[in-house]
This record gives sequence, structure tokens and C-alpha cells, in this order.
Amino acid sequence: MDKVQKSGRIQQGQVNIRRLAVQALLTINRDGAYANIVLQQVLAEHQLSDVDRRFFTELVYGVVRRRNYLDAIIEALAKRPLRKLSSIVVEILRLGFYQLIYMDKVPDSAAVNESVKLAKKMARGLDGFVNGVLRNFLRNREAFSIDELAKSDVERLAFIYNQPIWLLEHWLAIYGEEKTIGLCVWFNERPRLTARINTLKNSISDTMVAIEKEGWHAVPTGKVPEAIYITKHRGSLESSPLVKEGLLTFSDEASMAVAYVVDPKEGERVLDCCAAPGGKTMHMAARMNNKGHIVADDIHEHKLGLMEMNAKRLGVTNVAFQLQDATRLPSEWGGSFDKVLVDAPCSGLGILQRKLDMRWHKSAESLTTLPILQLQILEQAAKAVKPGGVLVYSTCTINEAENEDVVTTFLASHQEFSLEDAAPFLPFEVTGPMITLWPQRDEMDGFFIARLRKQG
Ligand SMILES: C[S@@+](CC[C@H](N)C(=O)[O-])C[C@H]1O[C@@H](n2cnc3c(N)ncnc32)[C@H](O)[C@@H]1O
Repeated sequence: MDKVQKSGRIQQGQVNIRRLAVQALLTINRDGAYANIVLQQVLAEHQLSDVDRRFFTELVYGVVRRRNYLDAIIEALAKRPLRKLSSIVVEILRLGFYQLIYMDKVPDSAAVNESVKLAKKMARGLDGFVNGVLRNFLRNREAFSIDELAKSDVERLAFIYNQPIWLLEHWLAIYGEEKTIGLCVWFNERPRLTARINTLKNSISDTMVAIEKEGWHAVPTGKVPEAIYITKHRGSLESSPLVKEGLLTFSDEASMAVAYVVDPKEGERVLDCCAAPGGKTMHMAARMNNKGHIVADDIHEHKLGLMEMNAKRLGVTNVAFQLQDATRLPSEWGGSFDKVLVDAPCSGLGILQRKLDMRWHKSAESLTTLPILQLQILEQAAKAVKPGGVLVYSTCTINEAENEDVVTTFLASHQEFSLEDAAPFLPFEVTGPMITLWPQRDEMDGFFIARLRKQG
């Protein structure tokens, strides 16, 4: 957590949670770091009590989620665009308003006074401005309600559900209002802590006993046999022996569903050509009991090291990790894999609940370039499939242009492949042949999975 440390100066033992939150928010919003990674790093560095961990998490995630409405309030009160304000002051104000509007347990006086104290320490000379802006809000809260600030119906929805206007317009045009709101509500809910029991290390029942012994509580999700919701835990997740010793790994059920559709068997040769961070690779290795061989590729070198560490932790021994651009796979791989998985780079619009900050970084333009890359990777991966073998295409998005349209375009020029019904491979009820997992319907991340069979 270099950046937080650099701007930090926080001593262990006297941590001011709000200050820690402002520094984390600067790293996320100003420097472009991923919110979940910053949060994990800060929590790993500071031995916070459970109450402080929860408070810190709520402050950071709350501000990241509610950013558009909080910013509209700040601009209205400061009477200037955000970019004309110091980034530290912006984060202090976002945090102050978040507490005033969304945290009933924080008295208004504490939210204002603590923000002013932060400004005194972190933005010398601007504490009066922070004080004035927050107190002006308290004098006339109604003037800054969503109904007062929204300039259109879609902006009103954007403030209520905290999504960018372009994305709401896109969803409203395709799904209509009811389905769009259902999606938005899901994406704003606190994600459940879902983990996969690593059957390479221990049986499901023995792991459940180990979880209880650790003082945690978990329940099966009821859909994927190895999937559990952790409903109670203590301390940092990563430092628990359950995680360090590889009994558990964090992953959503929708992601686990992909390994079921690939259905790798012991002894088979499997290619996972967009593999990092390796969630599906490790799950496939477990389903193969480490027997057979998986080649796991990614285009980013730094991600390979992380995957190797993860494999060691989870006791995965049948994977070769390789730096490889999947748009140019080696010709000697042609026709040599029983199963090939393309878990394609995508817009990630199905996992906005877990990646809270992602909604603010996407654009309508970014959606149009992805299908070209996805099709390119699928074309290459198809060559690596043995006659009679299987090609699985998956994404963590619900965007049709990256899902059904890519598969349909691919099939139109590849008569040697046919679409199989993916539904019977899943341990829970869905409708195929191509599968879209809808968050608000299936209560998991939004995913797309298609299973194609090459002629024998
Ligand atoms: C959706 S993620 C894969 C997630 C992974 N399968 C898992 O379960 O953990 C897509 C991955 O594709 C990689 N990627 C992007 N472009 C690529 C390319 N041209 N060749 C290979 N990998 C690529 C990205 O680095 C990213 O790690």
C-alpha cells in the first residue's frame, strides 16, 4: 500500500479511521487504484478492531458507491466544479456528507467536527471552507435532496441507485425500468462473502468443522456444492489459517459455475487462455483431482506470479503457468486440448456489486471495442481444441454484444463447432443453451457461459 503510506504518516496504535479513509479514497479516486485492493491492503497493514474495520469499510465503500450524488451536493454548495477543488478537500467533503446523509449512528456534529479536524491536518487553510460547506448543508438539507438536484428523470435514478447516466440509459433502453432497477438494487447491496471449499485440501464436511473451530460461521449456498457463505468471521480474512493453508478461497458461485460447464475430467489436457487471477484454473484443477494437465495463460506477467503463489497455497500441482497473448496462440497447440476455456476480458458489468468503483471508470465507447478482442481470442482458442473437444466461452458481463453476439458471430463462420446446452452441466437450475446468470434473479454475480463442441 505504497501510496497510502506515502501520503500517510499514520502511526500504529493511534489510527484515526476517518483519516485512513480519506487517504484510501485519494488512492482510489485520484490515483485510480482498485477499491477492493486498497481496502485489503489497508486492512492488512493496520491491526484494527472489528468495529474499526467495519467503520473503515463502510466509509470507503460508501463514498465510492455514492460518489455521483455526493459530488452533486459538493458542487452545488461550493458553487464550482469539483476539478477546481483540492482533491484532499473533495475526499474530506465526500466523507463528511456520506456520514451526514447515510450514517444514522454518526451524530451530525461529529461528522462536521471530525471533517474540520481532518481539513486542519490534511488541507491547511481550508478547514474554514470545509466547515462552511458542511454547515450550509445542515441549514437547508432539503435544498440538496435528490429531487432538487437531479436535472432529469434518468439523473434522478442515477443519484438514487448510484450508476453513471450513460449506463442507466443503456440498460433502460434494453431491459426497461423494472429490470434495470432490479439490477441496480442488487449492485448496491453489500456483497455476501462467498468462498469455495478447496477439495484438494480437505473434504467439504471436514472443512465446515474447521471453519466452526476457527470461530467462524458458514452455510452452504445451496447451489454449488463447494460454495459457502461466510456469515461470521473474526479478524483479517487473509491471515486466517483457513485461507493461508488453502482450505478456502474467495470466489463467487457464478465464477464457480464456469468450471462445471467446462467439466474437465481427470487425465485431460485443458487450456485456460485468459487465466489470471486463476479462480477458474484452480477450481478446474480441484475438479480434476490434480490429475491431467492445465495450461494457464495470461498476457500480464505480474499476474502469473500471483497465480503461482495461489496454486502453492491451494495445493494445485497440475498447472503450467505461461505468459501468452491469447490472440496469437502457438501453432503447435493446434488440436491438442480436450477442453479450452476462454474467460474473456470483458466490461465486467455483471460484477458491479463486488467492484464498486468500476461503474465510474467505464464508458459507452469501452463496450464497443471489447467484442472485437473477444472474437479474436475465441478464434485462436478454437484452433487449440481437439476434434470432438469442448470450447467454453465465458464473461462476467451481462452485455449481449460481448456475450450472445460474439458466440453467434463465431458460430456463423465455424461450422465445425456446434452449440451445446450448458445447463445440464450446472448443479443448479437454469435455462440454456447459452446461460446468462442474472444477479437479481440468481443471487450471484452476472455471468455468461456458452459451451461449444468441435466436430469429432
Ligand atoms: C476475466 S479475467 C479472467 C479471470 C480468470 N479466468 C479467473 O477466473 O480468475 C480476463 C483475463 O484476461 C487477461 N487478458 C486480457 N487480454 C488478454 C490476451 N490478449 N491474452 C491473454 N490474456 C488476456 C487479463 O489479464 C485478465 O486476467
